[in-house]
Amino acid sequence: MLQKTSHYMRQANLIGGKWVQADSGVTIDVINPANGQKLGTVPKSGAAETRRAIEAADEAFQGWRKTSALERSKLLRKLHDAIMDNQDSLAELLTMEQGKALFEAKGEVAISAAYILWFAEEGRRTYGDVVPSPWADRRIIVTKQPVGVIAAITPWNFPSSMLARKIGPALAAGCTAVVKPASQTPYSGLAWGALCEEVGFPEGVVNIVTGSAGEIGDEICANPLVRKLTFTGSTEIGKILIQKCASTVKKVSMELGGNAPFLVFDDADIDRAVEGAIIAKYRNSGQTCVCTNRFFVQAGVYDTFVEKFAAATAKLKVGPGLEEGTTQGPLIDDKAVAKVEEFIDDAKSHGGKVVSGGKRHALGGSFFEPTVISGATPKMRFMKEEIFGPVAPVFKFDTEEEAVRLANDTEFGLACYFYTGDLGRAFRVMEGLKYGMVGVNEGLITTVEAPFGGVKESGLGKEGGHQGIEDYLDTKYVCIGGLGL
Ligand SMILES: NC(=O)C1=CN([C@@H]2O[C@H](COP(=O)(O)OP(=O)(O)OC[C@H]3O[C@@H](n4cnc5c(N)ncnc54)[C@H](O)[C@@H]3O)[C@@H](O)[C@H]2O)C=CC1
Ligand SMILES: O=C(O)[C@H](O)CS(=O)(=O)O
Repeated sequence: MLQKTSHYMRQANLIGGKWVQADSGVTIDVINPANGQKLGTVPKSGAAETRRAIEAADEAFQGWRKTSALERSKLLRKLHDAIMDNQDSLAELLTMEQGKALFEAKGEVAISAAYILWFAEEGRRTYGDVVPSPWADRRIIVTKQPVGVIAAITPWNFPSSMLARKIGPALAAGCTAVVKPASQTPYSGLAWGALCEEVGFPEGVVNIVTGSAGEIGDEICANPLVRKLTFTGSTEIGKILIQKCASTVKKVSMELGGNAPFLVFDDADIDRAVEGAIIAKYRNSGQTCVCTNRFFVQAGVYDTFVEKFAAATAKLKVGPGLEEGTTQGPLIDDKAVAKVEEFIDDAKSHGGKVVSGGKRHALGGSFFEPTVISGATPKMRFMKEEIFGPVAPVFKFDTEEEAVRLANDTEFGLACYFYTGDLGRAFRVMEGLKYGMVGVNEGLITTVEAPFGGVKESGLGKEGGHQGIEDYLDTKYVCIGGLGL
């Protein structure tokens, strides 16, 4: 059981300002991936609880929509301050349920607060238009209004920051929310409910339900009171949700899977490229949607890059996230470990060579050695499938055209990275890569000021940046006559 973090740990759902259990009384165990121990439980809620949460959000929306942007901004600023005042305990809670190294969890809590602060201000700039009327006796204005009740479904890999970049713009725009966190990592999301309650958000503005993903999701998609669904998770589930939202024509924003390429050209700064490769590959033990999935290195620097990258990989420290010095926490569960082993076996069967790591860590459980594989070929599963684990296949290429073609050979289009010292090449490659986000000589590019999101089957819409609030607003055209002008 958590000690320091118990103040914001909630083993209940938040519906209409009340902390409640599931109607059935059934609960789900929450497991610490570092040691397999039970941290606690959360309710196994379903359709009925979700319906009540949506109705509570709709009732709250009637008042919340009438607050001023400044009032909402002040409350969001208080939420930001409360998060930062409790950064350490919220980070511990996050590491205990998700496994990531504590320094990464602290960083996730910090960027979560930063998203809230960003949208506290963006909500005051949802400008409309006054349009020159074609009629002398009428006036035209265009206004932005909150879409209403939104639903947010979040993944286990970033249980705090994925929620922040959804409810931040939603609340700032004047919407109310029903949140379903991932069952593996519910406590970070539920803690947000406790924080919102503490800083004074009205009852029902934020509602959080945990439990049967399918039942909760079906109610969210079918209920006409929900006007927008924002989802972060796999492309497979995203496609199902898009289809189900069609029945009530909801707005949808989707942050889905990735298959990030990382290109290193002969003219790159190799040491800088290796530094970028480490963070782009092994952040959250490779469990991020923007982690590099495929390294493509030009022939002239291939051996040097592989040698340096493998040496840097071997220095990473695998261990429990709360342990001092840990850089690589455990994978989320045994299923994730088994999938990583399948990828490595497939690579070996196609002639790949393990040059660092390659097997379960001596710590056991879901700890895995960060792994570099040379001699990667397009026949390997890495080419098309998202690894979502600490495995780095390194492919070789000869020409710039070949590198861009290989990088684009995927149905995904979330993030990509490349290293070069040539400015012309930088523009040619940046413009040729079919991705929503590009890191040029950088391996970590996520920030609240920039629009995060993918193209193709990596998703729809943007989160963060000034673009991130648009999806929570309806544009209304008003024509005013009878003015006696
Ligand atoms: N583009 C992005 O920002 C991100 C993408 N992902 C992708 O998601 C995958 C791993 O994350 P997971 O959480 O395992 O993905 P997942 O898609 O299995 O689950 C994501 C969320 O959806 C919920 N869910 C699952 N089935 C559902 C259904 N039928 N109806 C409603 N909700 C449902 C889960 O409970 C969880 O809360 C990877 O493919 C990864 O790339 C994960 C995080 C961020
Ligand atoms: O869920 C994810 O993988 C995040 O979107 C990655 S990031 O926002 O922390 O870069």
